Amino acid sequence: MKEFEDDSLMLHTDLYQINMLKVYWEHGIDQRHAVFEAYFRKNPFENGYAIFAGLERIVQYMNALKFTDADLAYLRSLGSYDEAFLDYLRTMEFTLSVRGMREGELCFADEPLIQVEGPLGQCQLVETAILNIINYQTLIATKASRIRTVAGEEDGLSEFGSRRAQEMDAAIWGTRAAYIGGFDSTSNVRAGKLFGIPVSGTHAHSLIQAYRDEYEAFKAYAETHRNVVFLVDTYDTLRSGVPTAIRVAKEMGDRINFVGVRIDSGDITYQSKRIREQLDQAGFPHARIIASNDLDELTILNLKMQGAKVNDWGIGTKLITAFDQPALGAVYKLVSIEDDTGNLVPTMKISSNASKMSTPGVKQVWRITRNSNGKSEGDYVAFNHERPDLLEELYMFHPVHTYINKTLTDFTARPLLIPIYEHGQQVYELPTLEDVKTYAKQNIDDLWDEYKRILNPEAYPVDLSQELYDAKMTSIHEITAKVNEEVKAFQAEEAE
Ligand SMILES: Nc1ncnc2c1ncn2[C@@H]1O[C@H](COP(=O)(O)OP(=O)(O)OP(=O)(O)O)[C@@H](O)[C@H]1O
Ligand SMILES: O=P(O)(O)OC[C@H]1O[C@H](OP(=O)(O)OP(=O)(O)O)[C@H](O)[C@@H]1O
Ligand SMILES: O=C(O)c1cccnc1
Repeated sequence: MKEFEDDSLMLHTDLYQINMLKVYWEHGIDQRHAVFEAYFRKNPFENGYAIFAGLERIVQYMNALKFTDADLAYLRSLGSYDEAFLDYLRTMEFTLSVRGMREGELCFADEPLIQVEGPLGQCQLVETAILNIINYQTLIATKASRIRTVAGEEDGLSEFGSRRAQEMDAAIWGTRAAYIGGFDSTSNVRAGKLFGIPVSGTHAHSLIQAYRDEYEAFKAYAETHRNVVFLVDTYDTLRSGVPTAIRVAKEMGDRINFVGVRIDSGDITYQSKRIREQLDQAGFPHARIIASNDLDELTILNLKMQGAKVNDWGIGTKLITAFDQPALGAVYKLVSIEDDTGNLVPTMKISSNASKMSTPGVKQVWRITRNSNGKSEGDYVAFNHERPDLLEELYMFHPVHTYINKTLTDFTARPLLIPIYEHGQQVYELPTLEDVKTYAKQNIDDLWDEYKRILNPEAYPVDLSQELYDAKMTSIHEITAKVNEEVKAFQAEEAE
């Protein structure tokens, strides 16, 4: 790897962003006012919701935005940028305004999570990193939440995935996202240091292999630690591992806190039931049984259904890599752009694939809750200037099947996009990680159970305001008519 004098993230962007910036700059439209919004099109894991995560990293990234000398030297070496353009990059001051959801907010398909506003060229440059961050962290927080749903409130959940994560950044930020989504601790010590996540750990099979004797290994561990979990499946879990753990725990008595035993192979249900009996009979009814080995929410659900006696779950690969759905697929689309006369006009992308059609205009997402029970009734996506919170009555309808509708009276509308940056200045103070975690839990508690089941959840309503819906339909008709005109003119020209 080449050494540079800085570790700038400025070039953590796709080349095409810089190339578009060059076009805008040379044609004098780089300063045009633009608004982009990031959203995903399908809830991950077919879950009923997702948990928004990534804002802290976005703030870290935005606060460091600056083309460094090393960045410029590298761009110069590519040979496609002249000195005038490089000079323009050197002096670029970021003046973007950003609105976004709080971390730990529940979010759903087809609603903006982050909105970036400011000079067109700048908006373009930050797309890649913003998507990179939220696509991963939101995915992992959601996966963790699914695992928490099946584990229930009582079971302990520890994140074990660093060795299997897609590299170091993923391990660190993934475990933070997992913590937001409902995990209790991580095995990654650096994540503990950086974020204050509780760290926890047992030991590996190598400890027993190193001593070449289970008793010697357990004893040695117990003599050097106060809190002790023995890994009991190296040789023969029920005939050797657990009896040896019990023997050492009895010998050590009060000198250790015998937390429990971990199993990492074989039939977890069968073994955990037998282990529970052995521990209880030996006088350790409070000793815990920890299970690991390629677990995810479906395996845990099955194990629980079979009556497994597991108290804590250690989960690595399938959580940290979002094994069953490795990408969230969030996109970043231009929704408004200043025209030649200086007006900000809504813009959209149309497509024969309805899910790829964006919704034009600068928007706000409102979470609608019924006052009588505090439960979420759906999200209401409206133009920024609309104020559903001031209405006595709110008419909500499905954005495709418009005959599905309801009118609410006694409701609260809460805006989900809050100011993070105003003209380049950070105006949002990041909450502590504990607050984010608590916030996520509170949001999940406020959701009807029907949206929370991990299989075939009800579809949570994400509706458009009447005004937004009408504007979207008008835009589709106008764009289609314009394209048809152009095609006709082109065909006529060809025919001549
Ligand atoms: N009772 C059970 N019901 C359903 N799945 C289980 C049960 N017990 C364990 N599993 C899961 O089955 C998968 C395979 O377990 P298996 O027993 O083959 O692993 P193993 O023998 O330990 O293999 P390895 O040592 O290579 O990990 C794991 O994901 C494990 O979590
Ligand atoms: O199974 P995961 O959910 O990814 O959890 C992490 C795994 O890491 C450790 O195993 P190790 O690296 O020794 O590999 P092995 O157990 O597969 O042999 C641990 O014993 C878990 O099995
Ligand atoms: O502490 C453990 O038991 C642990 C940590 C990482 C991976 N597997 C297990």
